[in-house]
Amino acid sequence: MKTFEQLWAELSEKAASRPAGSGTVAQLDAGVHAIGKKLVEEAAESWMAAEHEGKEAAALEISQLLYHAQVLMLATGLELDDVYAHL
Ligand SMILES: N=c1c2ncn([C@@H]3O[C@H](COP(=O)(O)OP(=O)(O)OP(=O)(O)O)[C@@H](O)[C@H]3O)c2ncn1[C@@H]1O[C@H](COP(=O)(O)O)[C@@H](O)[C@H]1O
Repeated sequence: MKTFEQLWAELSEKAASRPAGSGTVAQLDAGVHAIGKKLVEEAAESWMAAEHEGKEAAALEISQLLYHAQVLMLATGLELDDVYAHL
């Protein structure tokens, strides 16, 4: 288990060091358009899981939504505080 901030630290480090086999690095190389499509896909899956599949499935899909939101932030050059400033 990890928090949003712990995942951010992990993904930021991966984006900087670019280890072989990292799905995050592959996503970043695919670019903002591909990452955006994945984010929308995970949003739809979160909605469907919440409406039809129950809490456990919804939690899984929402975790993937948060992951892809962080990848989009990295691809855009945003920091956590840039987003937190709007909360
Ligand atoms: N939390 C996640 C995470 N959530 C979702 N995903 C990715 O999002 C995909 C969502 O899968 P779907 O269920 O939509 O299945 P899918 O459409 O068949 O997936 P793809 O074919 O598109 O990969 C997963 O296959 C992962 O590629 C994640 N990938 C990585 N992490 C964490 O990110 C960290 C860094 O990961 P790496 O960069 O891969 O080392 C690790 O701590 C991981 O646990």
